Amino acid sequence: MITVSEAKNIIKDHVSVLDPIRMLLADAAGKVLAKDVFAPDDVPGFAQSAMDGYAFAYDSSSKNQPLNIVGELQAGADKELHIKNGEAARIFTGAPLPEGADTVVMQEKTSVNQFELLIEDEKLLKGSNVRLVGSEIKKEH
Ligand SMILES: Nc1nc2c(c(=O)[nH]1)N[C@H]1C(S)=C(S)[C@@H](COP(=O)(O)OP(=O)(O)OC[C@H]3O[C@@H](n4cnc5c(N)ncnc54)[C@H](O)[C@@H]3O)O[C@H]1N2
Ligand code: MOO
Repeated sequence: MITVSEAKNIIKDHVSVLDPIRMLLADAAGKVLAKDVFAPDDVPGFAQSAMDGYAFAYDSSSKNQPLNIVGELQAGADKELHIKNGEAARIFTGAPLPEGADTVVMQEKTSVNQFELLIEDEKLLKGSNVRLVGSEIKKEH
């Protein structure tokens, strides 16, 4: 009986790495990449909301304390908005996260009274519902 690492070493000693070859993607099934593939740009190119809801700074909120809704960001918005402690912004899926915010709560898990937002999501973590720059596809840096 030999150990797994001994077996791995025997395999390693009996195979050699092939030289890389160029081929069409359509013919590459079953092959292994010679090196990592990177995109020309990060996707998404900016931090954006993955949900319709409200963006805010996680550390500035306490669960039972209402936040002031100070603005709105729709997908495609280029409006500069800065969220301060105790504030939140209405946000829609794909819209850029406002400056100062790091978390989005889904609208289903809130209640809103005029411009006051109450978060009703016990399981919400810092960074929830946010797609960070390059989180889907990464640019080579
Ligand atoms: N609070 C929540 N936010 C989000 C949820 C959720 O459950 N709660 N789900 C997320 C998921 S999952 C997805 S996916 C997205 C969906 O939002 P989208 O804005 O991407 O999609 P829609 O609201 O359906 O809007 C699509 C829009 O496009 C129109 N349409 C459809 N086909 C065409 C076409 N060929 N040409 C032009 N326009 C087209 C369609 O009529 C709609 O108006 O939400 C997350 N957020
Ligand atoms: O409904 Mo959506 O699950 O991201 O496509």
